[in-house]
Amino acid sequence: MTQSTETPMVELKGVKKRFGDLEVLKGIDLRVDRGRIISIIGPSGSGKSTLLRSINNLEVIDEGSILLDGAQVNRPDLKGLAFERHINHIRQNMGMVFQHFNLFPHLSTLENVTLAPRKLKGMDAGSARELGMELLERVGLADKALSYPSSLSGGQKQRVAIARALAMQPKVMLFDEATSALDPELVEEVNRVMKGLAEEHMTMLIVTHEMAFARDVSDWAMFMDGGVVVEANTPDHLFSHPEQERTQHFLRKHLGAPA
Ligand SMILES: Nc1ncnc2c1ncn2[C@@H]1O[C@H](COP(=O)(O)OP(=O)(O)OP(=O)(O)O)[C@@H](O)[C@H]1O
Repeated sequence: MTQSTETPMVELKGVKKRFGDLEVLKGIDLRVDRGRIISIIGPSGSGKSTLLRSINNLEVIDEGSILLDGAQVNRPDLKGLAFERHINHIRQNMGMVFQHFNLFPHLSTLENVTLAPRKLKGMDAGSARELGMELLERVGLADKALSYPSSLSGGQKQRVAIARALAMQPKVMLFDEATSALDPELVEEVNRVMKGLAEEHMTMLIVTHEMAFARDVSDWAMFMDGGVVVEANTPDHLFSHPEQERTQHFLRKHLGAPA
């Protein structure tokens, strides 16, 4: 990918993370420019979720650095309240969508979406409602504003989760297997919302097992295995001409023979 000279939206340099004896990330370098969409693919256990969780500081890395729009995310120098404040600030700029939607069951759809802007940004009720309705409209669920999560399908819940993440007006969206827990017929409605964000040039990092979607939506695809980036290229190139045996094997298994 041609690199611009502007500050990358997300940048990782030599990121390492271990859990006990297991080194899960073995020195990851990654640069994501503003408005780019990166798909992260790879076998189970290769470290994809750990990578995304580290970017959002849900995991504390052991070595290296992570920058969001030029600001250091990992801050081992900060402790206690100063660290909490820093993390809150970082998380306001990064929306994360998980495999399991984690909506609050006792709040309506609209309240789920408006909770963070009200609590964390101190937005008044009227403005939060306006923003919430705009976002629910965007994910095609304005008519469900007053419904509770228990009455929604999995695909609808995930669309609410996306609206909720967007409510903080983040600079980056991180998707960790957002469609893996959904019945196949519900995947497309969530993919459509993600494609809509891509068209609006939202910067996105997408961990997915859906190769066709990755090929379709992303500017750049990286194949991880064993805690390292084995290959990274444009999806057209990576999916059609994988050069590494490990990538080829994985893609053969998931896509059939390379195109
Ligand atoms: N909190 C944790 N404590 C201990 N080990 C962990 C923890 N989180 C992840 N791991 C281990 O780290 C490795 C990488 O896990 P990770 O979830 O990042 O992989 P993944 O590529 O996202 O896999 P999948 O596609 O199955 O979600 C796995 O061996 C996993 O068991």
